[in-house]
Amino acid sequence: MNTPTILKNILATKAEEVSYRSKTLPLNELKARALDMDAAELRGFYRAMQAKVDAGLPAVIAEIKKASPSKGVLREHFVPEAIAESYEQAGAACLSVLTDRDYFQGHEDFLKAARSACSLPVIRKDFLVDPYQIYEARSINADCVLLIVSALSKMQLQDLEGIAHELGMDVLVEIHDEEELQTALTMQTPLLGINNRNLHTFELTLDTTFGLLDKIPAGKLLVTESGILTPDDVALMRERNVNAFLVGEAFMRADNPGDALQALFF
Ligand SMILES: O=C(O)c1ccccc1NCC(=O)[C@H](O)[C@H](O)COP(=O)(O)O
Repeated sequence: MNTPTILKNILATKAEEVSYRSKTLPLNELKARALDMDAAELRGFYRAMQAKVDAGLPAVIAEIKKASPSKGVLREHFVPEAIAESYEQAGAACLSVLTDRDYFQGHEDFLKAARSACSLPVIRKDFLVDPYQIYEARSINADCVLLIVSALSKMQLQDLEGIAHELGMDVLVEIHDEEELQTALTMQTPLLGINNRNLHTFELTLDTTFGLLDKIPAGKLLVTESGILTPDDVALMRERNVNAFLVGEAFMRADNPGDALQALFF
C-alpha cells in the first residue's frame, strides 16, 4: 500500500483549496488584481539576501509560523506585526510567513500584517502548485514565492517560476537531494534552498545540506532551511561557507523572537 505522507496530504489539500477559491474569485479577476499591484513596491528578496552575504553577514530569513505539522503549536501569543518588527530590529534580511491555514495555522492576512509592520522583503511560505496561487501571492504583496521540487514537475516549476518573475517576484527553489538539485538547476532563480527536513518523514539532519555542498554551482545563493537551532549549527554552516539561513522554530518558541535571532547569529 502506498501510505500517504504529510506532503501528499498537503498537496491534495492545496488542489482542493485552489478549486474552491477560484469559484469565489475567478483566475482572470485574481490575475488582474495581481497585475495591478505596484511593481515599485516590491522589496527585492534576493537582493536583500545577497547584500547581507556581500557584507560578510549571515543572511537570515526569519520565519513567522504559529504551528507546524511536525511540532504542533509553536507559539500561543502570536502577533505577526510585533514579530516582524523584532526580526527587523535584530538584523534579519527577509521574512518568511506561512500562509497555509490547515496544517500551519497560517493566513494570508499574517503576511500582509507582517510586511506592513516592517521594511523587509517577504516570502509567501506555502505549498504552491498552481498559477492561481502565484497570482494570489502577488495580490497579497509577497516579494518572493517558494517552489518545492519534490511537489512539482519540471514543467510546473518552470511555468510557475516564469509567472512569478513576470510579476516581479523572486523565487526560492527548494531541494532535498542531488536529483532534485539537477531539476532545480534547469530554473533561472539564483536562490536555492536545501531543506534539512524530510517532508515525508519529518526527519531532520543538517547532513542534507553538507552532503550537497560540493555540487552547488557558483552563482547560486544557497539557503540552508530547517533544524537550525543552536549557535553551533550556525558555526558549522558558516565554516563551510553557508551564509544564508531559513529559521522558524528556534525563534517562534522564544519570548522575543528578535532576541533569539540576535543570540543565534550575532
Ligand atoms: O515545519 C514542519 O513541520 C513542516 C512539515 C512538513 C512540510 C514543511 C514543514 N516546514 C516548512 C519549513 O520548511 C520550515 O518551516 C522552515 O524551513 C523553518 O524550519 P524550522 O527552523 O525547523 O522551523
